[in-house]
Order: sequence, then C-alpha cells, then structure tokens
Amino acid sequence: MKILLTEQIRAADAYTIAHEPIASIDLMERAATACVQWLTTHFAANIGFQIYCGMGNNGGDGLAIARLLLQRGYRVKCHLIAYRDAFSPDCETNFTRLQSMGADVQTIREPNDFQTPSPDEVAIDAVLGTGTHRPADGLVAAYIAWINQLPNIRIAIDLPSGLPADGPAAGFLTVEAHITLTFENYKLNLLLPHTGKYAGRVHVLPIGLNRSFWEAADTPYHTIDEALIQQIYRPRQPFTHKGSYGHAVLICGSKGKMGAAVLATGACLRSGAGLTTIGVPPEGYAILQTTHPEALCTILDPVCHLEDVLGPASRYRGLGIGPGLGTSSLALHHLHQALDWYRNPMVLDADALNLIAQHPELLTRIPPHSLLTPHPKEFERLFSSAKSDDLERLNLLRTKARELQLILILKDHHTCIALPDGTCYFNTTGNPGMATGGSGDVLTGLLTGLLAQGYEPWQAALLGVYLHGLAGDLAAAAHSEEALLAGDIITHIGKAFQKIYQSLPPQKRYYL
Ligand SMILES: NC(=O)C1=CN([C@@H]2O[C@H](COP(=O)(O)OP(=O)(O)OC[C@H]3O[C@@H](n4cnc5c(N)ncnc54)[C@H](O)[C@@H]3O)[C@@H](O)[C@H]2O)[C@@H](O)CC1
Ligand SMILES: [K+]
Repeated sequence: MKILLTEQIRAADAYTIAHEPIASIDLMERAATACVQWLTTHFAANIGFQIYCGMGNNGGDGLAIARLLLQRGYRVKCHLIAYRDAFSPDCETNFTRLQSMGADVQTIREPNDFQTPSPDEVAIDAVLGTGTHRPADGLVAAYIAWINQLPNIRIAIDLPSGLPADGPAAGFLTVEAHITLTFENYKLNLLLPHTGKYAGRVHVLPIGLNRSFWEAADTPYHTIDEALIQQIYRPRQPFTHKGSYGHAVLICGSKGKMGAAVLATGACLRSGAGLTTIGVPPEGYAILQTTHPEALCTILDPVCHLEDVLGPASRYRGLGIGPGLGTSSLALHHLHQALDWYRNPMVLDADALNLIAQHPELLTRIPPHSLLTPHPKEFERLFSSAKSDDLERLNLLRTKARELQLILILKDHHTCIALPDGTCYFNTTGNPGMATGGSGDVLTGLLTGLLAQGYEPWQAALLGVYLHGLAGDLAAAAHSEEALLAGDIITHIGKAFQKIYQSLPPQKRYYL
C-alpha cells in the first residue's frame, strides 16, 4: 500500500470529501468510530480515559472519541489544550457536540492547569497530528513533557503529538506513545527507527479514503501488505515435481560459524525450493549432513573451482552466499569464484557484504537485481557515506539501489527494500524478538529458496521479507519475543505460508 506524504494525505482527504457523498465532519466521525471500535475491543468498560485534545482536526478526533466513548458508558474526562485562539471548523463542531451532551471539558491554558490522572486511566493523545510542521513550543511543549512523565498508558491518535508525519524531526519534542492508532496507512516517520520509536506499537485503522486518489498518487514509498503478497505468492500445483521448484545453492559456513550455515539451509529447505545444495568447508560437511539430510552437501576446499564441484551454474536458479562464511582469504576466494561462476541475481549477506566492504571494487561485479541484505552497521560499512540520520540513510539506500541496479534490503524493525527503479517497500511483519543471532541467516536461506522457485528478484525480496517477519510473529506468539530463537522462525515458516494461502480469495488459490 502506498505511503502518502503529508500534502498527499491532505489532498486524499479533500478528494474523498469532494468525490464521495461524505462531508469532512463525517470523515472525522469515521476516524473517531474506528478508534473507539479499537479501544472498546481492547479495554474493559470499567477503564477510565483521559483525553487530551488540540484545536485542529487531530483535536477534533479526540473530542469525537470522547463523545463516542461516553455514549458507550465509559468514564471519560476530556481536556482542551488551548494553545491557540481558534478551533478548526470540525474541531469546533465536535467541541459543541460534546458540550451539548453535558460533558465536562477542562480547558488548559497554562502548565499549572494539568491535573495528574489516576495511574490506571488511559491517556489519549489527540493534540497534534499530520498538521505538525514545526517543533512544539509553549503550552504544547509543556503538555508533551508533562504527559511523558506520567505512568499511564499513552495512546496517540494518528501520530504522537509533536512528530511530523514525514520530513526531518531532529529536535522535535514528541509524545512517547505506547500505542499509536494511525489512519489509513503508516506515515513515513512511523516506519523509521529514530522517529518510529515514539509511536510504540502501531495499529493502522482504515477509514475509507478514496481509493482512486490513492492509486493515482505518485510516491516512491510503500508498505508490504497482505494484498500485495497475495499478488506475488504462487501456490504449488498438482503434476509438478522437484524440478519445477528449482535448485538452490548456498555457499556458507566456516569453522566456529557453522550454525549460520545450518540456519540458512533450514530456511531454504522450508522455502519450497525443489532441491537445496550447500557448499561448506570440510569441517562443516558432517554437521550439515546430520542436521539437514534433505540437503545435498558439497565440500568447498581451498583450491576448488565451483564449476568443478557444483557443475554448471545453469543447473541452479538461486544462489546465496555469506552466512557464517568468515572474512578470511579463503572466503574471499569463494566470493570471487561465485561472482565469476554465477551470472544471475544472487543473495549476498553477512560476511559476503563485509568482504565487499573491504574490497569495494567487487560491488560492480554483482549481477544486476541481486539481493543484498545489510543490517544498518553492514550498510554503513558498505557505503561509508551512510549517515545515521534516517532520512539521509533512506535517500542513500534508494540512490545506491538505482545506481548499482541492485535490490538493497536494509534490515531493521521495519525492513526497507529499495528496488532498482527507486521505489521503496517497508515491511509490516516482524517483532523485536527477531533481533537475535541467526535471524538474518534464516532470511538469506528463504530469499535464495524463493529465487530458486522462479520468483522475480523483487518478488522474492518482498515475499521473503514478509514471510520471514510473519514466521517470526507466529514464533513469538508461541515462545514470547524474549525466548524466540532463529530456529523457531524456521519452524514457523510453514504456518506463515498457510496463513498467506488461507488469505487468498478462492480464485487465486490455483495458480496456472
Ligand atoms: N485525511 C485524514 O487522514 C483525516 C485526518 N483527520 C485528522 O486530522 C489531523 C490533521 O489535522 P490538522 O491538519 O488540522 O492538523 P493538526 O490537528 O495536526 O494540527 C493543527 C494545527 O496546528 C498547527 N501546528 C503545527 N505544528 C505545530 C506545533 N508544533 N505547535 C503548535 N501548533 C502547530 C498547524 O497550523 C496545524 O494545522 C490528522 O492527523 C487526523 O488526526 C481525521 O479527522 C479525518 C481524516
Ligand atoms: K496525536
């Protein structure tokens, strides 16, 4: 789904109002109803809400939420942060509607007016939303500092107040929300690490903005959602054989790092590839043959030529190199060999990326549309000009993907996939439990196995990253985020495939 930038969101709003039989006040009611539906599903009727509202449309949402919660019998106390004189028209309408119910709205004009709520009440932050374009100051800044030190759960509406939807946010004082209920789709800053952390857990609530506007909007940024995955995923068909699903080859492992090879192999086998061959150093042979009898195993010794031990490259449809490979001269030799031997898109990860960082001349030898899967540190090593600023890093990621005609997969809380055409896809599956050793090796195995099955490289990237996160979510549900191991992600790949399959409309279950 497209991620629209602030101006486009505003235009989508206006377009919806102009082209559908809906007034802006009713669109606000839809947004508030979606929030109240979420809140009443997650909080019992004995929970009290403290709702902090601004004077623009984000505040209007808060006032409408207060009214709807009161109508459903919840205890609600509403506060108006009077940081300016005038209401937006829809905010004013909702203020009047709330008052006409006899509800008590406290007007806060200065910091001394803040009243400490009981710690078991839920604080709703509806002061600023997508209108934010400058750092908070005065009463709004005081509100943000005050609410952040409360022990209460903080739920932000659309955006944590103080955070711009996109664009630079350094130095912007921001509400630190535990949960953010955002409308229609993610805003860019909710997906980037330095700003997204203020949002806590994000839930996207559809409010039915006009689809034709959304589809016509021009933006390089997208999220990977179920609908997109349904278009990419191809169920298996009857009358096929292992040859139909391709032969994957992984070059990985070194003494003391065979675990990475074992994990990549396990994931490749679970990806659905017809055959998986692993090239490992002599000391890894017995390990791989024991842990994964389903895989073929070949010893790569220091003098071997890949063509001699693995046969012609045309035998394979996917190659992955890097997990546990080490950065020795032997590992470099294997990387050189792989780049000479295999001229189709491949997956490069971990030590393969570290070797490329040490020998940058190799970058231009990588076959176009190959998949590189750096984490932020590896990305910095690869491109020394990488900055820690999220937006600068995102721009560099897109520039390098275009310049080198590669698919760059920057692993993070919302992994970002930059394609050679300059578009960018953020993943929405996955959880912090996956921040554990071996998780990246699993992704490499999955991506290689999907390439082997004939998915286009961009399709393998999107489907692989989404599946990896989904398997991680299922694994976390079974084991907790803390106890999650990379091996648990592999165990849950099957369930993740089932989930995607079951989500398909019946006519898409049969791929012909
Ligand atoms: N199109 C949509 O997606 C919809 C948006 N709605 C709500 O409308 C919000 C946007 O409303 P508005 O455009 O009125 O903007 P906000 O309510 O976010 O902010 C109000 C005004 O505050 C001013 N402002 C900006 N930065 C400030 C700062 N740092 N300190 C003090 N004032 C500042 C701006 O002039 C801005 O227009 C969304 O976030 C959402 O909550 C919903 O009501 C309905 C549908
Ligand atoms: K807000």
